[in-house]
Amino acid sequence: MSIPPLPDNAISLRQLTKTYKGEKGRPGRRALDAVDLDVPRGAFFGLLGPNGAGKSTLINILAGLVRKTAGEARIWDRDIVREERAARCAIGIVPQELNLDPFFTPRELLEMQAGLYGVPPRERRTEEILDAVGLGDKADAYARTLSGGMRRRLLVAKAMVHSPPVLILDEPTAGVDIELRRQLWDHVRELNRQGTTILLTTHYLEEAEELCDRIAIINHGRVVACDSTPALLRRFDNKTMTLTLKQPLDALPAPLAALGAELREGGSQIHLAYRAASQPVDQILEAVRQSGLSIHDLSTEEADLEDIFLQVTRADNAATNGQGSAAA
Ligand SMILES: Nc1ncnc2c1ncn2[C@@H]1O[C@H](COP(=O)(O)OP(=O)(O)OP(=O)(O)O)[C@@H](O)[C@H]1O
Repeated sequence: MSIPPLPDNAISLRQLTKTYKGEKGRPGRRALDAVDLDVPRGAFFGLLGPNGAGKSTLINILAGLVRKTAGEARIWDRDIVREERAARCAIGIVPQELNLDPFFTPRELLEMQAGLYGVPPRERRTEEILDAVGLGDKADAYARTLSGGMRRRLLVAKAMVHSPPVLILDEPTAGVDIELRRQLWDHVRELNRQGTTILLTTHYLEEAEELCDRIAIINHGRVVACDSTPALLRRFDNKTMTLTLKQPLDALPAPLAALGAELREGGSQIHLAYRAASQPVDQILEAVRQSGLSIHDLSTEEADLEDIFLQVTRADNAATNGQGSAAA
């Protein structure tokens, strides 16, 4: 038997649409609207979006918990409907909720999960997986005696028992303290290094910026940005400069006002947003020189994912509202 070639995309969505039925004659709710999305094999992929954007719906469709209305979804090149079992075996899902049976031990939970996926006893890696998530010494403790962080790691272990090539983490660090978040990320990064494709949803944007090599932003059920993380950050190319003055000013000098600067901190700071590609720093410094200011300190800051996320979703909200009023 020949081994099938590895797919280029671990997850591939085409025109994926979900409309939840409205109750008692109310109109339905479109949670996903013709989503096209590719998660390349081997990626550490971030799926971001404000509350209600459709992230859980997307993940629940992949998990087989929600039925799509239209379009196509493939996991590891298997259609989630026509090749449901193969598609399901290709993913492990770490859910949002800490839904563990408190009366089982980590060892028992992993063994049961392996049984559910039909992993034969001789191929099970229970000890190895528990060690990998730092729960080797808790293998026989009741789940209810584990801390929140340990339970979270146990859920990651549970998702890995059938060695899926794709791991989906849905808000895995909500409410987890910084130390445990670090541990969890070290482990997930290691899985990614070893070849597991990771799809992550998180509200912690600095976490996504640090971990993900590719990011998609969804809003109102549509993909509004999708790019490699550096390209996404570059695309926006927004910087801010803060000048701290030796003497506070009453009014902004004209050359700096012309660049859109603002006076802050009772006139002791000048704040300026600029695009490095179209407005070189020497132009700004020339305006400072012309203004005859004495500068105590100067700092610049790059736009981060948080800024970009807000820009992209606000622009999309404005466009959507505009369409709404045009149609009305
Ligand atoms: N079972 C359901 N029945 C009806 N509407 C639903 C159902 N589940 C979700 N929705 C609606 O679909 C939209 C998308 O919800 P979804 O939970 O997928 O968003 P999300 O991006 O995961 O949000 P959050 O970050 O808050 O979890 C929302 O408007 C939500 O109210």
